[in-house]
Amino acid sequence: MLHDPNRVYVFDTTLRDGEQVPGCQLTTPEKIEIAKELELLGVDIIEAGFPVSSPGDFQSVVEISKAVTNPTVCALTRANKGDIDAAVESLKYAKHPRIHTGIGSSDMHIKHKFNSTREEILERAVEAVKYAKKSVEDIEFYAEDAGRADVVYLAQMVEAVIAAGATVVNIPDTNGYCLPDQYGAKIRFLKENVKNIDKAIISVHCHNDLGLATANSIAGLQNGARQIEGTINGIGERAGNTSIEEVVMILKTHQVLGLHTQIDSKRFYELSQMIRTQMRMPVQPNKAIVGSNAFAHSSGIHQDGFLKMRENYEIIRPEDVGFPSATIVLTARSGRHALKFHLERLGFTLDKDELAAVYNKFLTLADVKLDINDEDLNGLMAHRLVKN
Ligand SMILES: CC(=O)SCCNC(=O)CCNC(=O)[C@H](O)C(C)(C)COP(=O)(O)OP(=O)(O)OC[C@H]1O[C@@H](n2cnc3c(N)ncnc32)[C@H](O)[C@@H]1OP(=O)(O)O
Ligand SMILES: CC(C)C(=O)C(=O)O
Repeated sequence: MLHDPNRVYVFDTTLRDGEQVPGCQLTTPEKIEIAKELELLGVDIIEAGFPVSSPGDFQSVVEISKAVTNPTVCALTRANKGDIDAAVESLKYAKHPRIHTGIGSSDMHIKHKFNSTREEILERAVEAVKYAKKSVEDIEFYAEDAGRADVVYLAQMVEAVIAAGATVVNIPDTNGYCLPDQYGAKIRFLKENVKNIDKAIISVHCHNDLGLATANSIAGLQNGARQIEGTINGIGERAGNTSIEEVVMILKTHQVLGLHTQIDSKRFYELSQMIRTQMRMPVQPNKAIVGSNAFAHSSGIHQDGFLKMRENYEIIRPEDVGFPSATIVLTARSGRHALKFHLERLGFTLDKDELAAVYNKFLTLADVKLDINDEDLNGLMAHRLVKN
């Protein structure tokens, strides 16, 4: 089915799972603006919303369908006709529409959410896929809470929905429960035991409740999944979803995995900033790839090593993710090499003794002032040394 077996499809759910986050709700024009940026980033699928949820969300899916050309536009539904009808209607302008329908697959959900049985839930899953397939060719099925589902039952469900017409089977770790080896083994089991699995793409949708969303997504890809679902900045329900920027940069950094996406990673930083601002959701400074400290070197030993050869302390080049530049931050944990670097940048050339003297004054100041800027450095140099 796939032309390139090593191609990983990127399914962005910033506008659906990300937008579920309290305080992150967006207007339709804001969603359109983000969808256009996602298209430029090169995502393969944009999950634009949950149309039955509200008139505003329905309209957003309609307008995003008109606004983008290349990506598939996907609408989420529960496994029922009303949700699917709303999704079909909202996707009528999409060049490449996809319906994402599904139902709980763990015994926990089957018993305590649906008060049902495995047999009945399997029937509802198949019915939903068949119903959606009457209107839209591309159907993704999600087996909610698959991370905690019995793998043999999950395999039956996956086989049945593929037979009913699902083109993508999503195996979500809805509660961020799995360890990477458990999740990888689950995907491997499906790959090896579902007899029609080659007729569909396996998708991974991992939550971050234990901080394992990215690790689990990679484990899924290593075991045969070829679509990864996530959001920019990792936003999403509770502790969030897999960060798309992390998965893409892992695949680029570890080429030995032999997997690739069509993402233009140079757009990550700008888009991350846009999502942060529009969705009113700060990015933690130490966030991998896009956090403000992701390329800030702040201790003397690291700064010295970085200045000698940046690869000593950088496995990703900031320009590869559109980050403005690496920085050498001067604090009381900095050493002479970092101080010299900044003084030379300001036009001061010092011999060893002069540098030692200025460094002592610098430390006294840095112990009381948390970070030292150019004005402070100029102050330290005033009346002491001749500028070049
Ligand atoms: C894993 C995910 O699905 S992630 C997506 C989660 N996103 C959202 O929930 C946001 C959009 N949701 C909404 O706007 C609303 O919850 C609606 C419109 C979908 C439903 O609202 P309501 O009809 O008031 O129902 P409410 O949300 O209180 O309860 C959910 C109902 O859907 C059922 N349900 C939940 N998931 C599914 C499913 N996949 N398939 C079929 N039914 C489902 C529940 O069992 C419950 O039904 P019940 O009333 O028979 O017990
Ligand atoms: C709708 C599904 C894919 C979901 O968000 C989840 O299971 O977390």
